Amino acid sequence: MTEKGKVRVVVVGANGRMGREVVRTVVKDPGLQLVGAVDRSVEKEDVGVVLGLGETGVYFSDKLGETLLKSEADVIIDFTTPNVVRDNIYTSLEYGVRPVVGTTGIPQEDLQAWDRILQDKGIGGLVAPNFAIGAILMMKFAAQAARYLPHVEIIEMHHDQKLDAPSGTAIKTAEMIVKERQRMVQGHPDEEEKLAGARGADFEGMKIHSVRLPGYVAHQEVILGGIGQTLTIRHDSISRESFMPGVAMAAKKVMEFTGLVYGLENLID
Ligand SMILES: NC(=O)C1=CN([C@@H]2O[C@H](COP(=O)(O)OP(=O)(O)OC[C@H]3O[C@@H](n4cnc5c(N)ncnc54)[C@H](O)[C@@H]3O)[C@@H](O)[C@H]2O)C=CC1
Ligand SMILES: O=C(O)C1=N[C@H](C(=O)O)C[C@H](O)C1
Repeated sequence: MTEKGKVRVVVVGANGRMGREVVRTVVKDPGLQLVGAVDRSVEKEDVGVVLGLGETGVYFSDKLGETLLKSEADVIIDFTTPNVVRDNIYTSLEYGVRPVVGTTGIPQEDLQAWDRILQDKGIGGLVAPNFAIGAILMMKFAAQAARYLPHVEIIEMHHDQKLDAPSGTAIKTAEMIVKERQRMVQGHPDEEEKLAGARGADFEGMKIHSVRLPGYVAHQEVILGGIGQTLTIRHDSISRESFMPGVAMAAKKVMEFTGLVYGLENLID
């Protein structure tokens, strides 16, 4: 049964590190209603019971299409893996359900294709590589600073179970920075890597370094260098709760626009 005035949400990847946090958030939020939970790792159990929230009447399923059909969802919130998110989005679009996507590692061509479909259907969708407000500010400050200090390196640090590198946040940061500075060569033009990868990944002349260690959640430093000085802008997510206000806001705001928005900063400006 759906409750009037609430956005009806299906969480995809609902038994993952992020998905479980999202389920807790949706269940608590008076503007949202949990109507489905999809994950391949758990079968037909009450999602609330599995998460220690008490009975919710919503049962885990591994079939997204079937869940969307039964639940009459407004929105899916997807935190799965880079190799399955694409199929999930196409399934949600097929059923006319708005995607709110936190899963990273999505190529730009997919974003453009989804935007066209969302425009045709007259509904909204959001892909946000990072939902933490502090991370959004870190990216914006870094882009602003790069206008004056264009030599930039990005170091991102994550838990060692992360599948994609560099992180979606690091790529988004680099994309925002290159809008503010010219393509340029950084470091010595004749520099040589004595061990492959020593200088990190290259994004239009900017280097990105990925650290994976137990103990980390999600962290990033953007280091900008100038003559006789460096500026370091750092953000730390010390728990996955940091992402939740952004996720809840996105699930509501996605009801209000048409087409694909890429980046949470575009919903809060
Ligand atoms: N945008 C943001 O603010 C954030 C994004 N992320 C991203 O979210 C994604 C998920 O991260 P975690 O929760 O740490 O990963 P995780 O591995 O803990 O969770 C992924 C879940 O997806 C499920 N899954 C995999 N394939 C599936 C399928 N075909 N159908 C249904 N469920 C499936 C898995 O069983 C697992 O429970 C990653 O891409 C990560 O980079 C993570 C944190 C914040
Ligand atoms: O996998 C994670 O944990 C995170 N992934 C996102 C990313 O790739 O940027 C967001 C955050 O950094 C946590």
